[in-house]
Amino acid sequence: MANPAPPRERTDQPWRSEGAPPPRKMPGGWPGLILTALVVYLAANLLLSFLGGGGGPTIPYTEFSKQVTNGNVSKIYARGDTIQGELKRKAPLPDGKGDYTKFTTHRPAFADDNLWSELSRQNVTVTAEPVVTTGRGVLANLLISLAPTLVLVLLWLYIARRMGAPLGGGVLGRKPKPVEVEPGKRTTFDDVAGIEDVKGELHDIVDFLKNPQAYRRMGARMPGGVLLSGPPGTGKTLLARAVAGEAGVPFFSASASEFIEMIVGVGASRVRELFAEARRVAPAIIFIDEIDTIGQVRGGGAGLGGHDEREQTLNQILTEMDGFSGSEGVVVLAATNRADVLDPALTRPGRFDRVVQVSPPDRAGREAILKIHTRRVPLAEDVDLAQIAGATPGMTGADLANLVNEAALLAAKRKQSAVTQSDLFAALEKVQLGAERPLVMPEEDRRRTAYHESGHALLGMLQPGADPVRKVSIVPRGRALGVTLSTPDADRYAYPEAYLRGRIVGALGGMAAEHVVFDVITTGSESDLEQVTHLARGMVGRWGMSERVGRLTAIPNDPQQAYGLSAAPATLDTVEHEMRRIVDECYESACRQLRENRDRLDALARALLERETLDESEAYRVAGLTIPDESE
Ligand SMILES: Nc1ncnc2c1ncn2[C@@H]1O[C@H](COP(=O)(O)OP(=O)(O)OP(=O)(O)O)[C@@H](O)[C@H]1O
Ligand SMILES: [Zn+2]
Repeated sequence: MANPAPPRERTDQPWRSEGAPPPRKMPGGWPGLILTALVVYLAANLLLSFLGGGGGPTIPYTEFSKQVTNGNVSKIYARGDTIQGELKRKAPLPDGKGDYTKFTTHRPAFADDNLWSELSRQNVTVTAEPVVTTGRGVLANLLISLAPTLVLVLLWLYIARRMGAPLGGGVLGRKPKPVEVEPGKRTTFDDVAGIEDVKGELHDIVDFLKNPQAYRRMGARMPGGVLLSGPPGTGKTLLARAVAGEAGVPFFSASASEFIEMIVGVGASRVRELFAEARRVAPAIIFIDEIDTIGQVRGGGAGLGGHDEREQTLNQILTEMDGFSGSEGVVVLAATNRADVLDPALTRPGRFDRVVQVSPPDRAGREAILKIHTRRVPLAEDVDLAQIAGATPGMTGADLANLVNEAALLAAKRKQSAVTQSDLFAALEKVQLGAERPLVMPEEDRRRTAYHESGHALLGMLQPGADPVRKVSIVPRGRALGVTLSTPDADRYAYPEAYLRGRIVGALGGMAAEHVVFDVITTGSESDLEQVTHLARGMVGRWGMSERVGRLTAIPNDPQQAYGLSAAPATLDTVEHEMRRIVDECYESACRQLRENRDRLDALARALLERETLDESEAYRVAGLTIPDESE
């Protein structure tokens, strides 16, 4: 089953912004903030000095001295070298441009007069308060005393605005706005291809959003959240938008990384607003992209925004979702390409309790996606999209959209009237060369994967009494490729020993096929072996299926409850030995059956390389076997 998919990296995808405005980033970060604070501060000071400039005209110190000597000064206020004051009688300004009673002057540092004794001799009032002048009114004084607060408030306003901006709303006033979509341009399921099963899973959500009353009447609780999990570019965002489009409800979109800002508490409050607004206009969809940036297991590595902020934001999302009564009509869709690192708290019932795998498309899916993206592109007669689909295994929807765009650019540059097949192939070459990761799985790997999966499938079909094979695929799915075997549920069924052996043989089928056909062992069988080990350990240590270990619990089901059940070291040795014996026997059997049925194995692998996915009936037909009758 489980060849790990080649690691996929996030790449910057220019086509990502289709439809929705790209997330706005805070320009400048801290430097910008400090700069603005400075500007605000200076502006405030300027304002104050303007308002405070009413201390009368500034006069030369000599003029002031003259008035003092004349005994014409009634009161002054001094601070440092600046003196403000009021005359008893109006006096002409030295430059002759009118009269003045109030004035400001600056005492030169070198002034060598007996100013203070002279002033007191003349009974001039020296006040501790600035002289209240008509120019500097009550307002100015108020401003002076409030200046520090004012600066802080302005700064806060600024931060709030910035933090609020990416959502189209903010901490202050402005509400988060849904992405407006014109009715004609709505994204629908017709714009999504190659992931039909996923569309099916989302269909009842569309239904619910269209008609929440009907569900409410039945007392039905809808899932509050659906987690879309899959590699980048497989259309998760597109799907979320299509669900909103199909249901005709407002679509709120946010990227989790936008919540994480430097200031603790802002993310949580933005989440609160987002949900409040969505509830107000419900039914509605909230889409949270990159949920893994805040939804990683708590206590994990600290991100840029710091721990607390990430945790608070996540907690706020969880709280909001817990608050869903289930019939409000707000559905949260979240996307991640790292479902494996998510905090289990996220997937608890009532939260993101539905996880939908979004995989890269298979060959038929790729052709359908190419059709969608060439709808508005004039195509030449010779274009064969099926052929392009065949040449692009491993590419995602986003890769294919990019491919079509490149081909169109090429055709335009060559001044053609339509895009030709050779444009498409040239674009493919260009896209492949420019890509950081290999877009298309190397042929060698595909062949090995095809045999690996065929091995699982064929042995699954050959084991008497085994579960029928439902689907074989070499399209990467999550971290694995292909057919899935489930572990036995000992609580619900009693499984006979032969069945368990069959399961082990099937699980070893991938490795055995690679061994038989290529004579190599790859890392692709890790999770197969985990499953084999789990089964064998249960058979020997828990279910009494080994004569040598006997009918006792040598290995408790739950290692936490080992007390009173821990076996002697000698017994554990025997368990290990018996596990090996069983697995070795099964491996022998797997290899033997594959050699005996080599033609069937080859046929399956060929069909997989050609079609990438085989359903139940196709798989049995290709292998020349009949589907077991399930009613037995
Ligand atoms: N299944 C698909 N059908 C049609 N177009 C697709 C499909 N998948 C992806 N695309 C195209 O690729 C674009 C990008 O896809 P989208 O942003 O939805 O991917 P994603 O899975 O959300 O990726 P990421 O993880 O990078 O956010 C879409 O706008 C669309 O043009
Ligand atoms: Zn496998």
